[in-house]
Amino acid sequence: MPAVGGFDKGTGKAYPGNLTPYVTVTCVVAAMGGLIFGYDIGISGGVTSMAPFLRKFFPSVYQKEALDKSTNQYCKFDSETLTLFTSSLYLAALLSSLVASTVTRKFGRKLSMLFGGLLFCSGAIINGAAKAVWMLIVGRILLGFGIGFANQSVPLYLSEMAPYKYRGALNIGFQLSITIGILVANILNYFFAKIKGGWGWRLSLGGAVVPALIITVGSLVLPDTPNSMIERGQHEEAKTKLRRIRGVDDVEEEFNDLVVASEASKLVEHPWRNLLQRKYRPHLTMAILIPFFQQLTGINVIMFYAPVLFKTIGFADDASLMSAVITGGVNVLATIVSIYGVDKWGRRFLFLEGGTQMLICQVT
Ligand SMILES: OC[C@H]1O[C@](O)(CO)[C@@H](O)[C@@H]1O
Repeated sequence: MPAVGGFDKGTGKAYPGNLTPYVTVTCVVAAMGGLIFGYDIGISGGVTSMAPFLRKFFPSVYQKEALDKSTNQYCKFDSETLTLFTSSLYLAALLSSLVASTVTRKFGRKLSMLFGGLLFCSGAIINGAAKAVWMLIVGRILLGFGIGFANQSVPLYLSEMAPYKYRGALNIGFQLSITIGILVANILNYFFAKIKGGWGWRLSLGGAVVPALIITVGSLVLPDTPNSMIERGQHEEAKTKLRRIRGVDDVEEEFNDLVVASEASKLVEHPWRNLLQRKYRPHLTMAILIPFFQQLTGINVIMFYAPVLFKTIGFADDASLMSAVITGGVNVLATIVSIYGVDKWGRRFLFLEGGTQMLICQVT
């Protein structure tokens, strides 16, 4: 698959290493990190379009919905608390990612993943057992805090654990699992909405506990990465770990390079000021603007609110949940196509193609 072949593009070296059980478990845990992020993005829209959920927590929205049967649903979902339930996830994630980067660097990736897992578990349980709106919002905020920690630590953990030749593939796998998480959430909402007693929303919201438990247990049993150990001065332990993770004895070259890189990064006195130097400007611009515009396309309006959006244009409950499944399916497919094409056609082509397609769709 992707970019990296068997080489570190920076040094041109090919370090030996296999897909050991350690690495495989790492992939599973990392996949759960992406899955739960996607799941939390995709689950709330479907839940807020379920009548029993609205009747219980947002009776005024439900009243507007139930009384006015015209196809024009516009403004019926106009409730700040309802919107807060959905968007508190991202707001909390934004705040916690600021703390999470320091925790990940100073105390290791494992601890950060463990925090993420525990926050996910408590958020999912509180949401699934919710009896009042405050529980919904507190649960969502905890999930958001979990995302902040997991999204910092999991991709980093993954790239540090992966053997060089699998690094790119595994990293892209994180984004793929985000999209799979969104799709799974949409599919579960579709089926849980059919549960007769009207408590299907509890399963939808509480379902996040499954990947959350896997991350929590995974972060307890998995080792810290050699990079992180070296960063914290544990050189001998790091070398022994590296041998076990790579499944080969000959790790000298990779180990030495890791130490050199760690020493070099410690010598950097003003990392933030350096970043502003002229020579780094193109990198900095790309690093900020690409994710900024990727999010500014409004993709998460669709991912968060797809079922509600479809409802407001007149779709019935079932059809709007199914439409969200289709949207989620297309998202997964497009991600698979780009994983396939990222080396074949190049990044530039994908950017141009994606941008043009989005422009055309937004205008029409
Ligand atoms: O696939 C779309 C999803 O991917 C992300 O952009 C994360 O990289 C999410 O914000 C979005 O919901």
